[in-house]
Amino acid sequence: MAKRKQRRPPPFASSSSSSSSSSAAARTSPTTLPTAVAARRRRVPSTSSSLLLTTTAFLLLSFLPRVDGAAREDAVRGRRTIEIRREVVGAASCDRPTHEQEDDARTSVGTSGARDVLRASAESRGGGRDHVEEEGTRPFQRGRGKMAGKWGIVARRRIIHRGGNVDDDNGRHQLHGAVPPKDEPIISPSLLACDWSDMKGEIKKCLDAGCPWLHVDVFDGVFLDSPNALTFGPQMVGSIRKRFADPVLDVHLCVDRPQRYARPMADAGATRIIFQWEAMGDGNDGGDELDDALSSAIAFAKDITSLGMACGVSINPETDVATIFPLLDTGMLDLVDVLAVEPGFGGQQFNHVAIQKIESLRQYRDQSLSPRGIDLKILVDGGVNNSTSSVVTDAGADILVAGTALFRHPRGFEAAVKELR
Ligand SMILES: O=C(CO)[C@@H](O)[C@H](O)COP(=O)(O)O
Repeated sequence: MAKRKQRRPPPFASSSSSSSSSSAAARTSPTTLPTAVAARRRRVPSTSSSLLLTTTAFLLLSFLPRVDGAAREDAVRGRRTIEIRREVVGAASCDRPTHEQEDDARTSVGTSGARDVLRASAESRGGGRDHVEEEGTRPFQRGRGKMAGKWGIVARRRIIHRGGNVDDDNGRHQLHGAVPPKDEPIISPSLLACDWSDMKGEIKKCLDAGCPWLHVDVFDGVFLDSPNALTFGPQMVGSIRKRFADPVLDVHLCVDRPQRYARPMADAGATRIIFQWEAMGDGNDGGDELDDALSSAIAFAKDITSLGMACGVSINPETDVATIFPLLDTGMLDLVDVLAVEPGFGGQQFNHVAIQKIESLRQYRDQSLSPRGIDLKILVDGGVNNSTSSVVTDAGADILVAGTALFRHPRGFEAAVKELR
């Protein structure tokens, strides 16, 4: 392996630390953070003078014991709780920091050790969402004592808990902190249709236009059997989550062996997995096959929810909606994705067979699920534009997934959102 050159990074300005601090700022807007955290962010040092270096190292050293496992900040925004806990999870001493040592320190920031703590915390709070982020590694030089002049590296992570299970005024659940607009469908942009070379800019567009739910189509080129139906994986979801802490990330899995993706997607920061009913087996044929598909779907839903994600199911246009009613009866799913196109590509014609399915689902929810306390959202996906949106909302859809109609609108994204609403 090629040996990398040693270097002496200026304090708080190594490539990893500087990108980490700027990305942290981009990830979470100050308006959504407790004021103390936002204020601390603004105090990041910007000069590398040796005086400042020594002072900063001194401050960091005296700060460390208090930060380690102890710094917590809680805030209540409306009826949504946000807790941010910072932990120092790795530290190393060295003559001069190297890339390798920083990598070692960074490795210990991983999510693995934090998972059990997070789950327990989520359960004790009645749901919600925990999210672990690497805050970065920072080289620093010790300024006093026996170790004066020696370099060290410290790695930190942030654990963000967002409270869930909070009812809004309509008595509807606010899932994972996202606030559904009252009396209006939620518009969830499908990133399939955006400019992939500018993912950050495109997502910013969505958030600026008041669309905090994002639909991420995960196609592996195998399940949908086309080399062109190949999209994003956990790395993409993780990169989005690192930049944007707030949006709901709905991951629609149209892949072979979808069960393999649950943990990587949870670690990447997905909010919800929407799996494809047809990937569970040949349930439409009834009999044993239906039982097998149902057992696989229930086991998968259990996995997904025990990883702290919400769970939804998607059905193809040819699938009879009644086949999934026993799955909805379990109460583990909070969303059904009614596909109005064959999955795989954007820009297809809306298939009106979806309307009758939305109506059946609404009826089943009102008559059978809601009386048992089971909350369910109905999402329609594919071919949604300004002429089909009112038809699907009249039929009872709560969430509209739209790609082409939003990202390719001649008058821009914001105008497109207004049209759909
Ligand atoms: O999964 C799919 C299509 O396979 C959808 O999520 C589409 O991405 C919706 O795109 P438009 O039909 O709105 O272009």
